[in-house]
Amino acid sequence: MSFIHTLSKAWHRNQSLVCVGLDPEPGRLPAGLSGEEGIFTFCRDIVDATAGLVCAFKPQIAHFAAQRAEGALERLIRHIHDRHPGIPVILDAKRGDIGSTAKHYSVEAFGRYDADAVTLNPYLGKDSIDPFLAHADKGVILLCRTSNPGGADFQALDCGGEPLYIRVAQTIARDWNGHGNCALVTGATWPEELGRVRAVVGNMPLLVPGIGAQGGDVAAVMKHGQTPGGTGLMISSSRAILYASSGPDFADAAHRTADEMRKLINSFQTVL
Ligand SMILES: O=c1ccn([C@@H]2O[C@H](COP(=O)(O)O)[C@@H](O)[C@H]2O)c(=O)[nH]1
Repeated sequence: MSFIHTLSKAWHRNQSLVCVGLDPEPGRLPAGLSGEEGIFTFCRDIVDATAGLVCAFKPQIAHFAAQRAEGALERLIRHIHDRHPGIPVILDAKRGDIGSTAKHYSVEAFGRYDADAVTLNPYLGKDSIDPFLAHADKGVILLCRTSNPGGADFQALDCGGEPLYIRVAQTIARDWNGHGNCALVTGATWPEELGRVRAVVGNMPLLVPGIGAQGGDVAAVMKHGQTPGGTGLMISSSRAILYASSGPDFADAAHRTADEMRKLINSFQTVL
């Protein structure tokens, strides 16, 4: 089943637009968990505690690679596929390079890690994304209007009367989405810009990081981002869920926090 189809089923089955980000920080793991095994155990327990409440999981590759824990990431994704088969995995890698190298990055994401979707930087243009787009069943999620304070440095530059991020959204929706497998990253911290993107991409899924630790506003995201069917969003939160408790009850606390976020989001839904 394709990423977009799996995502759509998860939205409805779990009644959830929540995406849990898996960003293990070595200094924040609960007592007794450390090293590659600790990272795996921590993330696995978070996954098992929240799988019934989410539409996707989003492991961030740097958090594993920096700790030489790529093996834990491989095991974690395998665990999600085995135990929670209806929940798609988005590998947050933000790759972007010339085609001959991008081909290897596509093997990394879809072969080595068996991710259902990957985040990519569109800055090098379509030929840098083609090796990913060729996997019609996989999701290709392109940076458009990122959540960070410096996101506007380039993304808001005037580009023929429109900001660059709108040109990015238009080009991807019109020219890159032949297989219907594209999605965009639009930060929760810029809800009005998110609404401008929604207006040009129709029902294309949007990955929306920035709720929780970055202070994004759920009501504003829902107002500007949901589709007429009340979905279309993967609203992502990492630290606020992962570190809801630093004690042995971390998984229960993650469950509670993810469920609160799910219910809050759903309270602003027009339809589901
Ligand atoms: O624009 C972007 C793109 C990606 N991210 C990633 O999402 C999470 C956010 O973590 P929080 O703890 O919920 O703030 C992290 O992995 C980022 O690399 C983003 O924040 N903004």
